Amino acid sequence: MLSLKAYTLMVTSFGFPYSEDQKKTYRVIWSLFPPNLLSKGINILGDATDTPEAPGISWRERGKCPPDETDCVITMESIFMWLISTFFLWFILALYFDNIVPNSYGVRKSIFYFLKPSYWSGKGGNKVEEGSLCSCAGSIPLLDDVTPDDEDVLAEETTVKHQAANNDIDPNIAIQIRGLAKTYPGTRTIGCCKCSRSLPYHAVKGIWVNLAKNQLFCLLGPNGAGKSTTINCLTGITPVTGGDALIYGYSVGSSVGMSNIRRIIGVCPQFDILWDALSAQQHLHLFASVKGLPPSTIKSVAEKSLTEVKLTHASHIRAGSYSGGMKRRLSVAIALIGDPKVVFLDEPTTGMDPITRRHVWDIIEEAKKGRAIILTTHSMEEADILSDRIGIMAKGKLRCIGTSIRLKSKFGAGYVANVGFPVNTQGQSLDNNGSNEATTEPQAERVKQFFKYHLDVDPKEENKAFLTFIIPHEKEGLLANFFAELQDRENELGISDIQLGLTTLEEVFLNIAKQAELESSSAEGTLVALTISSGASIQIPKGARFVGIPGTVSSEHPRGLMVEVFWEQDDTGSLCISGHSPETPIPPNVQLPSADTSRPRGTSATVGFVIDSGLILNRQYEN
Ligand SMILES: Nc1ncnc2c1ncn2[C@@H]1O[C@H](COP(=O)(O)OP(=O)(O)OP(=O)(O)O)[C@@H](O)[C@H]1O
Repeated sequence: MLSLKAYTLMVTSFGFPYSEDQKKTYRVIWSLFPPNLLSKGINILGDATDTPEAPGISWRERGKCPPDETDCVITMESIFMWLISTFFLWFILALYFDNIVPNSYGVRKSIFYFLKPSYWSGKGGNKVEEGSLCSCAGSIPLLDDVTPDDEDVLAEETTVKHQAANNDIDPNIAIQIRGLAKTYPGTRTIGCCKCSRSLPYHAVKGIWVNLAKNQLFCLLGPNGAGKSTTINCLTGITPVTGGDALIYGYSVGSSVGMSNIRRIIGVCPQFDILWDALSAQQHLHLFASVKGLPPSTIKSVAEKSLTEVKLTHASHIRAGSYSGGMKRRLSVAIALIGDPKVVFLDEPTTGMDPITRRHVWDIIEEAKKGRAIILTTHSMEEADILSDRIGIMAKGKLRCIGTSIRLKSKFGAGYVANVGFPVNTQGQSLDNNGSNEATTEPQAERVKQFFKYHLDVDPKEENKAFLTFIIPHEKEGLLANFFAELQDRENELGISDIQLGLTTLEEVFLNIAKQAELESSSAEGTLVALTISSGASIQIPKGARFVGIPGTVSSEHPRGLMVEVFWEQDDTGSLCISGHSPETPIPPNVQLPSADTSRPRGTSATVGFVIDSGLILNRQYEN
C-alpha cells in the first residue's frame, strides 16, 4: 500500500497527468486520490519557491498560474477545492462501506439502507442483514413451537407467556426473554466470491425466561449450545430472528429500544475487545466518558475500579502487554463501570489463576446488589458459588432451570457418601489407635457389605483412604436410619469420617449434555465408536448410556448383552467416551429391536441399540 502511494507520488512529481498533453479524464480520475493532489500542490509550491528570488504564491494569487509556468492545468485554488471535495467523498464512502461490509459477527446493513425512511427517522426496527456482501442469504425457515420436556422450563415458559399476553409488568423482573430465537441464515455465495452454499443454522430455538433484579442468572451449556448467541442478541451485537426480549421494558428488537438498553447495560464479551495501545486507566476513562459519567467523577471511579480488579500497578502500562488474566479483569472492570443496571459476563474468568478468579468472584458477588447479572461459564464451581438461578442450554434450547440445589436433586444421580479411613501422611492405613497397620482392607470390605446390604449400592470410587458411594434419590427415605447406624458402628468399622452431600453440578451438566447429544444424534444419525471388552468395535449414538450389543445372543444370554457407557467432556467441551461397564445380560423388561436395525443400510458397522435408562435404573431400585 505504502509503495503504491510512493509510486503515485513519484509519477505526479514527473508531471503525469497534470499537463496539456494528457487527457482531462486521466486528470479527474487521478485527482480523486488526495495524496496525488497533495503531491502536485507541493510540486507547484516547490517550483514557485525554488530560488531566493522566486516570488512564491500568495494566498490572494492562489487561483492564478505562477508567471513562469508554461504548462499550467491546475492552480493551488483548484487543488484546495479538490482536497476539500475528496475529503467529503471519501468520508461518505467510508461511512457507507462501514455500514454495508459485515462486521466480525457477520452483521451488515442492506446495500440501499440509506434510501429507507426508517434509517433517517430512527423508527421502525433494527433491520440489518447477515452474510458477506456478495452472498444472497437464503430465507430463514420457521422454527416449530416445541413444548419443553422439563416441567420447570415449561412452568417458566407458561409464566412468561401469560405475562406477555396480559402485558403484566413485574417490577422485580429486569429481563424478560420472550421466545428469543436466532437462526444464522444459510448463504449462497455467488459471483465475485467462491461458489458455496451453507444451510441456515438454528443457534437459539425459542427461549422464555424471566431474569430477576438483584440476582445472578448463570447460563451453562456445552460448546455451541447458544449461550454467547443469546447474550449477543440481548446486547444488540447480533439481531434476533424470532421472539423478543425486554430489558427494563425496552425491546431488543427495536433500534429505539436498543439505544435505551445500551445506556443501562455493561458487557464483558467472550473475547477481550481492548485497544493494545491504551492503558487500563485510559480504557476506563474512555468507557466512563462514553457511559456519560460526570467528568469530575471519572478519575476517582476509574481508580476505584482499578483497585477492585487489582490492576493499579499496571494502570499506566499498555493493555497490549497484559497477560490473558489481566485483560479479562480489565474487561470485567469495563463492564461494571458506570453502575449499569444489567451486566452480561460471558466467561469472565477464563484464563485466570485460582487466586485471581476467587477475587473476581468476590467482585461479581458484590456487584449483584442492585443489578441483574447474566453470566456464562464453563466452570461448574463458579456457577455453583455465584448463581441464584441456573439455566442449562444445549443445542439452542433451555433444558433445565432452577437453583443449584434443585438441579442437583432433580438431575443428579442422588447423594454422594464419602467414608474415610485413617491414613498416615504417606497414605498408609492406620488402625483406630493411630498405629501403622494394614487393617483397612477387611474394614473397607465390611463397610461395602454394609452399604450393599442396606442400600444395595457398590462403591463408585475406592482407595486406602476412602470409599465413595452414589446413593440414588429413591433410597432417600432409608438414609436417616442408615447413617445413624453407620455412625454408631464407626469404631467397629474403623471409619474416621463420614460425609454426605448432593451430587455435583458437573454431573447434572453432563447428564443434560448427554441427553441433548443423544436427541440430536438420533435426529442426525451421529455415531461414535465404542470398543468393548472382547476387542470388537460397535457404533453407538453419542450420549447413549445403556447400549445393547448386537450379535451377543447365546444359550447363556438368550436376550444378549449390554454395557453402560461413561461419558466425559473433552478439551473442546464435546462429549467423548471415558469408559464402559463390563458386559451384563439385557434384563427381561427391555424390548429388543428387530434384527435388521443393527446394521443400517449403507454401512458395514455394527450399531448398538439404545436402551432406555429408566428401564434399567428402575429395575435396579426395585431389586
Ligand atoms: N455468525 C455465525 N454464523 C453461523 N453460525 C454461527 C455464527 N455464530 C455462531 N454460530 C453457531 O451457533 C452455535 C452457537 O454458538 P455460540 O457461540 O452461541 O455457542 P456457545 O454456547 O456460546 O459456545 P461456547 O461455549 O463455545 O462459547 C454454534 O454451533 C456456532 O457454530
